[in-house]
Amino acid sequence: MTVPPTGQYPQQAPPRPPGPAAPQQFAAAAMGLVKVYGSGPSAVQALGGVNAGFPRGQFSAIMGPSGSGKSTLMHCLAGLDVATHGQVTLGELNLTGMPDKQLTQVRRDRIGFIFQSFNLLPTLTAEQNILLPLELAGRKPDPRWFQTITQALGIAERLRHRPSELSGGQQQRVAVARALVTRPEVVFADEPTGALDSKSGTNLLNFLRQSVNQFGQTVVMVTHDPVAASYADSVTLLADGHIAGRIERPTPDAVLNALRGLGG
Ligand SMILES: Nc1ncnc2c1ncn2[C@@H]1O[C@H](COP(=O)(O)OP(=O)(O)OP(=O)(O)O)[C@@H](O)[C@H]1O
Repeated sequence: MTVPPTGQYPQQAPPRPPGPAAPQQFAAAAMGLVKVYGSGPSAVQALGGVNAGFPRGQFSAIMGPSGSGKSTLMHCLAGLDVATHGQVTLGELNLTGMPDKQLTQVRRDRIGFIFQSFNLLPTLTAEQNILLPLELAGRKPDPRWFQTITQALGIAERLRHRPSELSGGQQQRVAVARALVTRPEVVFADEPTGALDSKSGTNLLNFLRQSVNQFGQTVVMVTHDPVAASYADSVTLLADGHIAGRIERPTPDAVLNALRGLGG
């Protein structure tokens, strides 16, 4: 896997809430999760019995070498893919065996997504993109919450622009606002800084941290970048489809050393 040069982001300790963590409930959890792609001789086991919990109100990162199963784990947790065996829970809800229609509803109403490639609709304005998940769910926006997140993200002045009229960093901030507008139980972010320059990446990570500290949001992020991971409260390490460790209050160096130990 490619580890970005250290120093890509300012090496400052990201602010985390002080003190010991309160007794946790998991916002999302995997129990004995097995995922096999294909069948017969060409079958690939992407997850080999993963047990992992992602605490509510915390920022969690998932890391590991390329092909270790990070995206597969996130997709199963987020109800975008179905595991071969094992269970996935979202809060109190068991996603295992849930019919497709209900799963779609859960994703729409209870989960926010941020992708590396922004995934904004080009014909809609920033505001229309942000409000789309609410519109699809037939829910009314909360104007105060909309104002809070668009101001905190620094895009309040850009809401009438289309994605092509925004910088990459601004487009990703619109995507983050879209992920937060429904006040989801969990935001899943897949390499959210992967397509951003270092300043936009730092801004985005600071905002994700702020959304956890100030708004009580739960964020689960897949990343290759040890500095990005150091903004999280904990890092879950994967190797060959298995849990290979966990780092609490990670620093970039601790993450880098752990990845080197995994051959990453
Ligand atoms: N749709 C698929 N069909 C077959 N094999 C797949 C499929 N998706 C993933 N895999 C395989 O499953 C394993 C885990 O893939 P996954 O994408 O979850 O890893 P990853 O850790 O996210 O990798 P990367 O860091 O390169 O994105 C890999 O061996 C991959 O080739």
